[in-house]
Amino acid sequence: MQHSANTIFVSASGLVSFRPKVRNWLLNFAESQWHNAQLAIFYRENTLSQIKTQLSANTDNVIGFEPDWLVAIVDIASAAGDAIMTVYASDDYEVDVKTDDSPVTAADLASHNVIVAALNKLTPNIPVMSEESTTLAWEERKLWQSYWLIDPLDGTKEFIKRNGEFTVNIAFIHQGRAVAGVVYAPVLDKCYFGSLTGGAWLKNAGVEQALIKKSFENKAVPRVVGSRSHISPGLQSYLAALGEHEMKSVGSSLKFCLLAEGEADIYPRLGLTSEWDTAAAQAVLESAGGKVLQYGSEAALDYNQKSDILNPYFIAYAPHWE
Ligand SMILES: Nc1ncnc2c1ncn2[C@@H]1O[C@H](COP(=O)(O)O)[C@@H](OP(=O)(O)O)[C@H]1O
Ligand SMILES: [Mg+2]
Repeated sequence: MQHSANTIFVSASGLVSFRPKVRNWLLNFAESQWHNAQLAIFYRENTLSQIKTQLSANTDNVIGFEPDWLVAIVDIASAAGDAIMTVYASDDYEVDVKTDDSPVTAADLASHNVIVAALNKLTPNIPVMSEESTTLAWEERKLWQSYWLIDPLDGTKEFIKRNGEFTVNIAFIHQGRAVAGVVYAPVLDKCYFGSLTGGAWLKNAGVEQALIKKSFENKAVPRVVGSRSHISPGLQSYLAALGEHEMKSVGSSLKFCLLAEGEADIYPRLGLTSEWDTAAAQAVLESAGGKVLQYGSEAALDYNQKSDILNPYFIAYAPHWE
């Protein structure tokens, strides 16, 4: 830890590793000494209130996630994106239909293979659950404290339509919460990543920026995002109750990322999704200060709490949305 005139520098892992008493002293000291004091996490800045929110969201401040893994999963998502783009460029692939009627291509499977091999190498003792792996018994996975939850190609319909709105999703789940994740859109060259104790970032065409709530504007009319290819049955009545709004249709988990980036305000999903569709992007959005709540409840969307893999309906809110 170092300090200068108006900033304390402390690494994310350093902050988490302090005992609660010391950590609280540090936060109180920063707040009492300097108006708008900031703690710099690594080389990027988060506001003090953002750090406090993240810490209080993790009551024991143990998220089971090593900070070094964030860089590793960004690299893994990038390699998976390359595997997808090889299939995309060939423009000659078969589209199979899975038992649940959803499409799957060689790109989904190529991405799955790249990610599973790399995660097994990174963390040999942490299980991996993938949309493309055979179903794992609930009796086994309910015992997991931590695991990787991946959707190797989210937005397969968008991949087939060639509109670029598909993503590679890798999430780390700890005790039922999505605590870290990466969402990579290879055609758009955008990579969103974050962890609850570190913050969230966007790498856009190689240029990295922190996703910080204070830099976002509140718009007079709420900007809503919804699925491009799947109809949510209750969405129309939700939108009618919301009143005047702008609506934008976007494929895949990119909808959450637009909220994290400050480009949209609300994502109501009053239709079905599976846990791998949401985990990585929820981690990014919540790391940026946003939230994803089960519809009609104040409870966050959670993971691995029941035998079926379907999410309840939910509403995601941008960090700046009150
Ligand atoms: N009826 C349904 N049941 C379960 N998941 C569904 C579904 N309809 C859509 N989805 C999920 O929604 C994802 C696409 O999100 P969106 O509609 O927001 O673009 C799909 O991801 P995949 O493309 O990975 O299969 C699919 O898993
Ligand atoms: Mg998906």
